[in-house]
Amino acid sequence: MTKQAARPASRRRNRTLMLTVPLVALALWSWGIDAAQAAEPGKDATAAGLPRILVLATGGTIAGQADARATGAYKSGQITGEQLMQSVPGLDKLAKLNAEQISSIGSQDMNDKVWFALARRIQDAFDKNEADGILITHGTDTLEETAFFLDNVVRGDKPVVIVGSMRPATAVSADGPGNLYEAVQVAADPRSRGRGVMAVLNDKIQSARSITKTNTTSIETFGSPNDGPIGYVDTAGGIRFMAQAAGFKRTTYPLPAGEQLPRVEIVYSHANMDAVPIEDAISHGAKGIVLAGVGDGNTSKQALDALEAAAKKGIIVVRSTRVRSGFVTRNVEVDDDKNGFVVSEDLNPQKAVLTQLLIAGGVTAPAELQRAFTATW
Ligand SMILES: NC(=O)CC[C@H](N)C(=O)O
Repeated sequence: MTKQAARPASRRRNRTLMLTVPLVALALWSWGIDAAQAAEPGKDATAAGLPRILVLATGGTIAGQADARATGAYKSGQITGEQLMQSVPGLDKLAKLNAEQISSIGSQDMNDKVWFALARRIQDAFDKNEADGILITHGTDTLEETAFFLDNVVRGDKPVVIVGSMRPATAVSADGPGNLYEAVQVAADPRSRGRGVMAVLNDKIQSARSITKTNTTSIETFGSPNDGPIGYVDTAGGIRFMAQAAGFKRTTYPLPAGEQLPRVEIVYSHANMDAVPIEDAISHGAKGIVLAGVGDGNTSKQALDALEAAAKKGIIVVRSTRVRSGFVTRNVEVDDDKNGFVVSEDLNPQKAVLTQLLIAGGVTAPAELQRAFTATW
């Protein structure tokens, strides 16, 4: 969890980095000229001086390097946050950047340990007034989950922005540098305050609650299916927040003691579904089960019976959906009141799993849990 942790393990890897970083810088050079010219110095900075942005690097494709054989293969998390910042010309005109390495992983390996380290570092930086905004560099696979976790635990109204890229730093037309530039613009801008955790990729500013990855490889992957982006950003026009995007009512929960959240399993529903995955979750000690249901959070009769039995044992059951957009509504085809179930409203299963925070906080009564899910409207 320190800068040392990200240091290349061998000298050979060190040499690769030494060779690659200048190459990355060179590859970004032509883009940099445009960016530096488009950015009016001070345009997005406070009058009193440049805002202080703490950059917390976790890895991901944005810090990835291509396989030397140019097969399309690459490794996430090879470049440090500091090297990333240095490789994008013009950032120093937007903000005073200070980078720290929290982890160097592909976000498919994201875990409680990194989440807690991020949350604690951000809160500390805000409480001690060490930063005016936070920028987190992250892989895109679970970017939405980290964004939503932090949205639920970080207190204060200073901007927290999360950024990633779909192409590694060494790719032709890498999208990382542009995304980084725009993310710093947003993190450094006073108009970004009070909007919760935001993700900035591909010219769009999207809220942690709404954003989801919608395409496996395209750079146009992140969307907010229910409500769209809260704003747009580009190097020429700057930031435009949409007037109607007032932001969600945000509730923050205390970070639980220890380094682990309670076990909550996501169970995916489908045709011919039986009770086995639910029984498995129960036998492995799940404290909660999130159903990635069909349609409006539905599932088969056998699965439903198993969920009802789970709820009777005190396991929290949250009905979400495998469908990409829409809401899950109480008591439509399932009697949630009778069964003691909760519905996830607009939260997809991977976000509804943050029932973990509520369970850890001792919130276990279905009515109270339901209020936490609907509190945002
Ligand atoms: N484009 C990406 O960032 C995906 C790479 C990797 N799987 C990650 O999430 O970190």
